[in-house]
Amino acid sequence: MSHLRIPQVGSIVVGMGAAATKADAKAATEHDRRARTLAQAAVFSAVAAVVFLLTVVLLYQGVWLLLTGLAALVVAGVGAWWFVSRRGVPRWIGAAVAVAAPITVIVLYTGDGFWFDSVIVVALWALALACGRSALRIDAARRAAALESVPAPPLRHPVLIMNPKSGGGKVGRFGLVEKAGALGAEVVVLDTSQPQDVEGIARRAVAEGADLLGVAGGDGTQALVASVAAEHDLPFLVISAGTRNHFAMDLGLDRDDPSTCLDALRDGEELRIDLGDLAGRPFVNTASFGAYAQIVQNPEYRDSKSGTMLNELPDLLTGDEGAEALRAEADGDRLPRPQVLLVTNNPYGETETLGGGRRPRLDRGVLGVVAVHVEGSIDAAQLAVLGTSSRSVTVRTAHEVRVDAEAGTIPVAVDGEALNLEPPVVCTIRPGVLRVRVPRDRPGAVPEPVKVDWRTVGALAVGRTGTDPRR
Ligand SMILES: Nc1ncnc2c1ncn2[C@@H]1O[C@H](COP(=O)(O)OP(=O)(O)OP(=O)(O)O)[C@@H](O)[C@H]1O
Repeated sequence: MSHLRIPQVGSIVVGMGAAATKADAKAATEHDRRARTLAQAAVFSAVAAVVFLLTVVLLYQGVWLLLTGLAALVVAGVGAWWFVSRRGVPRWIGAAVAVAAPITVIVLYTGDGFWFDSVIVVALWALALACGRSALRIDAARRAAALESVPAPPLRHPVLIMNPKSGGGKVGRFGLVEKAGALGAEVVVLDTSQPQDVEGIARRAVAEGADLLGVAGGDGTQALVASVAAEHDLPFLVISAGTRNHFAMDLGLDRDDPSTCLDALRDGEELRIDLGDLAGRPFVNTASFGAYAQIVQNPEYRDSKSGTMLNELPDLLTGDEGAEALRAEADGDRLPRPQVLLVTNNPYGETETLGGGRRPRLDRGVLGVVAVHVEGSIDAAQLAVLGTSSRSVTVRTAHEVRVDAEAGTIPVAVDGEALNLEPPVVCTIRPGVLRVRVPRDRPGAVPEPVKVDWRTVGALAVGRTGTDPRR
């Protein structure tokens, strides 16, 4: 992982001398300059791509070329919908159509001598997106680094809970027990041969005088212990020893080498962030309802992820008003019966939605909400063309999300753990309740924009910085 170290502009970083502040200001100007240059390159390439495309279309008098491309996208979207929502022959017809549509367009363009022009347009557009993304990434990273931090007080009795199985054995591989011991921490290694009451272990540690709690393990375990730390206003240490480490990633920690997280014990600073709450249970990343949560409950899921998913999706996507159909409200507003509903501890980047995204901040005091409702082929086609702007997807923030169903229990996946809860299930946010102790020297949260927001790129190109990170 590359460590993009970003100066802390506008943040409360106590204990830095005037020289450091000056150096930071200089580095910040350098980042602004780089962001501006990249944004200008992005705008230039995008304009060039559009002008070139229009010129070719006018020269060839071939508006049909554009229409063919658009039609292929629509047909591919409908094919993909048939693939996930049908079984048997219709499913495979859908798959064939989804693959054949783009191939047909390529063959048509090639046969028409349009392929060379297409390559130029695609290359210019790809360059525009790459430059735009890099510009946004630098800008967003600078903002993410502006999470306010305060110096961390000295520790007397830090207690770390470590799961030797997490991340395929990272605790042993990185010598975390020995390294933590050398830094003066007490380590409790979980006995994974039987289920352990992690929350109980954390509570006992507090009763015995722990002045910091930490976890080397998956995000589900992080959430349970973080909640105990928050309850006692103790600092919490995240050690990125899980498999996915989404929480560590959004805190700007090093995910490649979990032992670097231990540096926070000797040279740390503190951030104050929010925790999600799902019917009284804390979550650090996401609570997921609907199709995904239902599929991961299936015992066959562990053995065959894609097989189970393909088998169950048709019923989940088209089995309309059954007892399991979700009714959901965000701050009192009805969400169209969601097939997939993701509630997140702070929203993912404005342009990011399901999966793969990052949260620019963890201290905004709001939940992120992404709800998907695809009614049929027309919605699927619209989704293929418009993406998250289509009517099938709702992306918003909320302070409370209420999920209900006729069924006796609702399957929920909370930070990757599968649960069944009695409806209604209410999600809220606990603003600023968690003190997180992080190493002062850390990679920093670097949000990856998956979609280029041209308004922000345009603003960066003319020397204005992007959107307010707290928005
Ligand atoms: N409370 C617990 N008691 C006993 N064993 C546990 C407990 N929590 C987790 N385990 C075991 O440890 C394994 C690893 O779990 P954990 O969620 O910590 O890490 P992971 O799955 O590698 O990370 P991620 O959550 O990022 O996928 C689990 O498969 C489970 O067998």
